[in-house]
Amino acid sequence: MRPVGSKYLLEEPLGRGATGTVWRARVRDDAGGAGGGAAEGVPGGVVAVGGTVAVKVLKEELAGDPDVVMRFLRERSVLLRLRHPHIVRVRDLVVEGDLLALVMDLVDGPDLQRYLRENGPFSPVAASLLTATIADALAASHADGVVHRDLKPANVLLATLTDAEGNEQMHPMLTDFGIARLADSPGVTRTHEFVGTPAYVAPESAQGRPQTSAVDVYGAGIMLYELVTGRTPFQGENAIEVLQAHLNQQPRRPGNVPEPLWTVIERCLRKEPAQRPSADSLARALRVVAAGVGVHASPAAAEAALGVAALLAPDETPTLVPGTGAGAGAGAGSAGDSDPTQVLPSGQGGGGPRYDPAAATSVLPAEGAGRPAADGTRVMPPMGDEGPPQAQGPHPWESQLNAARNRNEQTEAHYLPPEMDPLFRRPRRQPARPAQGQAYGQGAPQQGQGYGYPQQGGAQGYGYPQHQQPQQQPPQHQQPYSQQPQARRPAPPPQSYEPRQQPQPQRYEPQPRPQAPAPEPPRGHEPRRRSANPVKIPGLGCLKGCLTVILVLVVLFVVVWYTTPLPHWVDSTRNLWDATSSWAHSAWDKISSITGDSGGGQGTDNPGLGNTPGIDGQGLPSALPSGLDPGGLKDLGKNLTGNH
Ligand SMILES: Nc1ncnc2c1ncn2[C@@H]1O[C@H](COP(=O)(O)OP(=O)(O)OP(=O)(O)O)[C@@H](O)[C@H]1O
Repeated sequence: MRPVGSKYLLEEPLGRGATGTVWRARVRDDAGGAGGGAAEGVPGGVVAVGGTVAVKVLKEELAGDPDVVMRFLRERSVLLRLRHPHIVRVRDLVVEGDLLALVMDLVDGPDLQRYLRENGPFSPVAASLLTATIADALAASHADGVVHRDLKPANVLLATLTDAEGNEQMHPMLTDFGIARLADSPGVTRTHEFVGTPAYVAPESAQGRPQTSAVDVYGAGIMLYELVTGRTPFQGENAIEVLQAHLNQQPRRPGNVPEPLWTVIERCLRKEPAQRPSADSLARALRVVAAGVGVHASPAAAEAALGVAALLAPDETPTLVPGTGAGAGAGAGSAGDSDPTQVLPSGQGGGGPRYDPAAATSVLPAEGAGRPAADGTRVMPPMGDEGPPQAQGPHPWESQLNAARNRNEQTEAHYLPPEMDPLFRRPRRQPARPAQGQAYGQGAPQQGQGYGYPQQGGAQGYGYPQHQQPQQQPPQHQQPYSQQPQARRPAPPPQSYEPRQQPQPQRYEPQPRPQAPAPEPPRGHEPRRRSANPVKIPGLGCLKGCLTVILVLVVLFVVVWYTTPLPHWVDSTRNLWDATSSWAHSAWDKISSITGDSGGGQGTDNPGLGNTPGIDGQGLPSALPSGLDPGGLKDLGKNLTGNH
């Protein structure tokens, strides 16, 4: 086990992201001091000795950037201060030698990206409720002056809490607060990093325009779209195309998104940040949508959902991201951070200064800002002496795009092949018009559940695969959500976050909207035509045609026979034939008399020729005048021909 700082032991990696690796770690037994039962990691926070935590060790390239280290220290107090039932709490920040690490509460459960991949899209109700909790967390952090800037399903962890009755409930928690801001160092961003993830990045971030808390609302809109459809709204072959789509394309309403939910998504995805709702109003609006689009929604709730646009009030005082606009450097956390901080040399226990376990993080006296000292200690200026943070220039478009290209694969947008697309697999239903006064219909509820999502795994309520079953108790610091005092506490029913397993009831079908492009028509075969041969007797089609032709010919013949002089003509033809044959007969007789044969030769059987000489197989009379043999006749013929 690898020690991190003097208080934590890394046990096993939990996952790797673009900014670092997250480890399961244990608080060292000696961390709390002799006989101590707890380690005072942060002001007001207690980490149990021997307890487990998650430690995010930042990548070397980040940890090696003096600017990042500076931000890390400066952001420390604000990161530690952020507390909300739906925010993963940061317990400690470790700056030690070449290592930067964030110590967080360990969340036992998958992240939302993985959950979505393994279980398919959520119902509109579940997606709305889940996103509402995230919007709550955003509203709290925005009020504290912190913008997340990298909102995406991978940064939402799904803890499982057990309520008083023993029911398990999924509890979304937003993590990685401040990481994007830490990583947004001029040194890092100008070379190879990109703050944000292409599929979720707001247009103003992609363009390097000033960023406000509205970027988080945009990210929430993308995430909401992805939760109900299984894919992000702006796709492309590569990161550049995705960014361009964010800038130029209008999102298209998918077929399974109810109109009120689409109203919310569309407003979150406005290109103009000022037109997006505040996180606070987003949370409220989503709960109204969730109440109004379910199968058990009352007419009043459905009516309220249809009027959700009125709830989506824009943020009057959006929080500006420091360094991205006119208010550069005015970010929260840059002021008033007077916590004692030290940077310790790597390799504790040597001749270096002793680490004070009572202080969360420490900094040594200045010796040259941001420059590693000979012993490997990175020396930082004392807190508060660094002066106002330097304004960063806008992100150059090109460097953003290049950086996006280099983003790790996990965060790239990929084409989702149809066989992997859960929407594609699902049979499409014909839109059903709701009855008057009912929003989204009043279809029969499915199997006793409001939204028709049966639970997987019998008693296990959330459909985790077996290997993912939530592990024992929730993190010690967390109270079940239902026990937390909160003004706007949603009451997520156990089925609220159930993954979609069946086609939805008809009530979720969209209302036709004139401005929205029509959903793709279902691919199918051409309509079948009625067969002319329904019993399928082979050849019958052809036979029928032939008989018809014959019948027509017969009718024609009869008509012609009785209406034209054809019979007379046939009669005369017969006479003509007789005349011709008698003429031929007499002609033959004449020829016979010329050749001297008076009919005593062998006659033929041809009645027409009467008693004519026989014809042999070569076309010669078989009875020849005396004195001529057949060869001689041939010679005669030749001679005659030759004489001409
Ligand atoms: N506090 C935590 N408790 C338990 N697991 C965590 C915690 N934080 C992160 N993880 C897990 O660690 C993995 C990596 O987290 P990380 O935040 O680095 O990923 P990421 O969000 O995809 O990366 P990035 O945001 O840096 O691009 C995630 O899959 C997540 O499940």
